[in-house]
This record gives sequence, structure tokens and C-alpha cells, in this order.
Amino acid sequence: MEIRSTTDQDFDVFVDTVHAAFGRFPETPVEGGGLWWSALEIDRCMLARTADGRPVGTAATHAFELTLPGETLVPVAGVTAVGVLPTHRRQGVLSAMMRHQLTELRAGGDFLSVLLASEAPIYGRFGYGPATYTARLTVPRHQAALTVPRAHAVAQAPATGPDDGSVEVLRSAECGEILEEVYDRYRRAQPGALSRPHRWWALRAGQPPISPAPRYVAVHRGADGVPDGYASYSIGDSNTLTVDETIAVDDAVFTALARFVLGHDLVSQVVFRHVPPGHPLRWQLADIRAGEVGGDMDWLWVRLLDVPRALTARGWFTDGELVLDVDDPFLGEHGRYLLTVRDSKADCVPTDREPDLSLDVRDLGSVYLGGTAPSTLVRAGHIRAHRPGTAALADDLFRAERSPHCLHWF
Ligand SMILES: CC(=O)SCCNC(=O)CCNC(=O)[C@H](O)C(C)(C)COP(=O)(O)OP(=O)(O)OC[C@H]1O[C@@H](n2cnc3c(N)ncnc32)[C@H](O)[C@@H]1OP(=O)(O)O
Repeated sequence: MEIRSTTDQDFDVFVDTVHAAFGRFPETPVEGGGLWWSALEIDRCMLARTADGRPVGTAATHAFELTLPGETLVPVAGVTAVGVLPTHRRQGVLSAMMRHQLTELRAGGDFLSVLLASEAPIYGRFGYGPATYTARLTVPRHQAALTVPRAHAVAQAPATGPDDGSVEVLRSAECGEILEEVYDRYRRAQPGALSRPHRWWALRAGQPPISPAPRYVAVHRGADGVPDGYASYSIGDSNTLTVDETIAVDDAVFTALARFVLGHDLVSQVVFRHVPPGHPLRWQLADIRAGEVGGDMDWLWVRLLDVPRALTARGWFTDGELVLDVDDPFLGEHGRYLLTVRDSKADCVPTDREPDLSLDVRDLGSVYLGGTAPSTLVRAGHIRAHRPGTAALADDLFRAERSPHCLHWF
């Protein structure tokens, strides 16, 4: 089998092969997505061909920036368009492409790769672990009242206090630049968020809010008139108002946008897509049972390609030290590292000290952004804690300033 990057000459073959692998004709409109592949960069796509030259497999990467805990921005490879023709499955084509891709990414200096998994059982074997989670929150309109914040009266009013900004409703086609700017402000402070390349906005190649599917967008502006949040929504069957994404630079802006969509007339219920775990919106409803959480699922999967580099790149919030014994079965590697955190920064060096935790690199990917507690994976039997108390220490150490969350689809 030959695996190599596409060129202008065979990019059409790549696109045809992706469609055949997913079983969709190119002209089939992708659910809300449009021409999603038009945002790909040709030299970051690869084709696998059989010995007789037949294209059978595809994979690609986007160049993204990922926000790590501590508002640290790092480059990551976003793996996408992975497919193998139905006639050539379970013969090792994907495994060969993954090996090729991981080797190439490392050679190019990448230390993290990320993806969204079409099916959960596929990517763990290649060292990826689910690292962020997302859910839907459905609120019946007749139970949509928000409560008065209890800390409202205190001098340091929390972000959920009264809103001195304004909301304007625009059509998605007329506010692309506003959305791009607001999203960029938001994602820089949100652990787990990915940058959205300008070409993604310009080509309208993504899912809502920017896809050709029409959407209303409630744009929030602060008292100074500067846009600082938006909610992209549509009203569909049974008068359900679905908010594709609510992007806000802080909690007060999120609350103002939530108040706006929850107050929409002629609507039976409001469905907020992409609500992060632990989001305060449920607590802001006067009736905490009014918000029904559904569609709880993994979203961004993370793969560490260079353990010390990845661990020293993120911000940390608790001092401490741990010896991590990390196994990488897919790449046939093993390393033992002393992780020392002091004053929000980590040092990570090889050691021969006895380990505190033994773990697979996929599990390190899951805990890396702070969205999965190491103790959960200890209790699940995936991470081995060698001493009592180490799981709790690891929980403290790996925690992020808030739940990591990603809502970019790629
Ligand atoms: C980031 C993204 O782009 S996600 C999109 C992924 N693509 C799709 O879902 C499109 C439809 N599916 C496909 O094209 C293919 O089935 C792929 C790409 C998922 C798998 O390709 P294959 O060439 O069949 O994988 P390969 O033969 O290398 O399998 C490696 C191992 O993974 C397992 N595996 C592969 N796909 C799956 C799956 N969908 N579910 C469970 N196990 C799987 C295989 O059984 C094999 O296990 P083994 O090593 O124990 O024998």
C-alpha cells in the first residue's frame, strides 16, 4: 500500500474517495454542513492506494490552535475526513494511515492531535482519548423563567447580574465577520476550544452558524456597542427553537442571550445544543428541573505525541508532583516522567523513580484538558494508582479552571 499527500492533480480523487467511504454522493447535501471539505488544505490530505494504484483510504488534518487550561494557545493537528472504502475495511488500511499520519505530524513538530470520532470504538487503539464532552439542554417555554441571582445584592455582583448591553437579531449571511470576531475572543479563554480558520468562515464550509443553511443570529453587544456574544438559532417542527451555538465572552453575556431565546414568542421549547458539563444555565432556571439534559456525549478526542512537551505546555492550578508511567502501545513506546508543578508551571522529565500512576497514552489524552478526572479512570480500572491518595492528588493537579469544551465541528 502507498500512502502519500494529495496534490492539485488528485484532490478530486480524494474527495470522491471520502464520499464513497461515507456512502454519500458528492451532491447529497450534508446535514446543515454544505461543502465541508472545501475548507481542507490540499497538502494536509492523504490518500492510501493499493499496489495497483486504486484509491481506498483517506485522512486529512486541519491546522488549529487549541486552548489549553490556563488560557494557553498551542498548535494542534485536527484529524478529519478519515475513511476507507467499504470493500477494503478491516484489512489494516486505517491502521497504516494512522501510523503514517502520527509519524508525519511528529516529524513536522506537532505534539498534540485531536479529532471528533464518528464512532467511539475506533480511535482509542491509536492513542486518542475522549477529552471534552457536550450535551443538549431542553427547556419548555412555559418553565423558562430565570431566577434572580442570589448574590445580586452583594457589592461584587457576579457575572450573572443585570445586563447593560443590547441584543439585535441578524441573519447569519449578514453578520459573518461579527461572528468570526466574537468566536475568536471566546475561544481564547475557553479550555478545549479550537480556532476556526478564516477560510472556514469565508467559505461558509462549516455547520451552523456559517453554513448556507439560513439562521437567525441574536448578536449581543456590550454597553460600549462592541459585539461580545451571539446565539445562532432556527425555529423548526413543533415550534422548537434550536440554538446551534451560544458563544459568549463571559457568563453575563451568555445569560443575556439565554434570556433572549427563552423569551421568544410562539415557541414550545428551546433546545440549547452544545452546553458544557457543569454549565450554570440549569442553576439559573427558576425551576431546576425545567432543564432536561440529553445527548450527553464525547466531543474532542486528544492524542499526545510528545508527553513532556504537552504536559509543560498547559497551565496548572495546584502545586504537586507525580510520577507517571505512560504506555503507548500503538507506537510501541513507553516513558516514565516526573511531573512537578510549581507556581502554575510544570516541569516534566524522565525518571526512574517508582510510579504514582501507570496509564495508557489514551487515558492521558482524556485527563489532559481537565475534563475527565483521573480518579474516574482509576475507578474504571484503566489507570493504576500505586498508592492511596494519588488518584485524589492527580484530580487536583489535572483540574482546569473550568470544564473544557469544544463545539467546533470538523
Ligand atoms: C476523524 C474522522 O474522520 S472520524 C470518521 C471515521 N470514518 C468513518 O466512520 C467512515 C466509515 N468507516 C470507515 O471508513 C472505516 O470503517 C474506518 C476508517 C472507521 C476503519 O477503517 P479500517 O481500514 O477498516 O480499519 P482497520 O482495518 O485498520 O482496523 C483497525 C482495528 O480497528 C477496528 N475497527 C475499525 N473500525 C471500527 C469500528 N467502526 N468499530 C469498531 N472497531 C473498528 C478493527 O476491527 C481493527 O481491530 P483489530 O486490530 O483488533 O483487528
